[in-house]
Amino acid sequence: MIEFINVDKTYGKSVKALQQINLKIEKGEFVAVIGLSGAGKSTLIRCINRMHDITSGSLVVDGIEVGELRGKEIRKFRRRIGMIFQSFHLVTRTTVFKNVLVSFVPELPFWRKVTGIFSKEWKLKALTALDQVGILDKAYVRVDQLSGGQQQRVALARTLAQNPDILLADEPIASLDPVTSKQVMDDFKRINQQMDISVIMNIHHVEVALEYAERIIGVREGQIVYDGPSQEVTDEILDYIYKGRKEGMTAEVYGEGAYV
Ligand SMILES: Nc1ncnc2c1ncn2[C@@H]1O[C@H](COP(=O)(O)OP(=O)(O)OP(=O)(O)O)[C@@H](O)[C@H]1O
Repeated sequence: MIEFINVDKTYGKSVKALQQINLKIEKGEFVAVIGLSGAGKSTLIRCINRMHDITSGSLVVDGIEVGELRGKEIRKFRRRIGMIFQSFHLVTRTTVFKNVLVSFVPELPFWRKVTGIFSKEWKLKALTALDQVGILDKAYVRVDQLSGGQQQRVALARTLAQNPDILLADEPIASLDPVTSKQVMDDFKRINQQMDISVIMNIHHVEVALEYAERIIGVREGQIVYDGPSQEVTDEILDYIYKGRKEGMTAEVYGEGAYV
């Protein structure tokens, strides 16, 4: 479980990116974080794996107080949390297979790191991960010969090979066309349901968020202004998340999950 308790994040002295965030995400949930550009979505996601430090409050992931981790502990903790970005962060001039194998390097004994020799077990893990995202047939193709969607699937396979409990995705389909986006979102859904991996995704495409995520978190100016099931998100709620509060609106108007 991921739990934010009264979390604030301030950049520098005055940029209040997150304010009084209280949030619980259970194992296996598929959550989409939506809101205007600059609302704090990336910051919210990146605090979970300690890419950003919170300024105050408490952030606990599966019983671990994230802010108290030091050095090696942070690296170990991050291995359980996969991160997918808009840009795929791959080594494009080498094969798909090698890109997935590289994810094991931090876990290898020193001599294997130096020699670059991977055991049969690691190779099998890498191939299994490629199979899980449907690109096993591309294992020996160079990454720069793949489409954007296929590259995102390689990134996903690389993360899956680590057996994560949580997948954080920061705008994973922002640079993909609608057809490819759907394939990648289908991968996320399958991984979430079949492997019971929690998915927390920051996404600009509201209609895609509503279709795939079971829970929507609406962020505005660093605060959670909606938290509830996707089926209950109405145009009014979206207006509220994206434009701001209208005079006279109350929690009743916005439904059960609303934080107003
Ligand atoms: N490293 C940083 N240093 C200073 N300010 C930052 C930093 N990262 C983000 N901010 C500021 O924090 C606020 C929240 O930014 P964040 O990137 O979390 O928003 P976002 O909702 O993810 O936006 P977008 O959809 O454009 O990615 C913004 O005002 C942004 O300018």
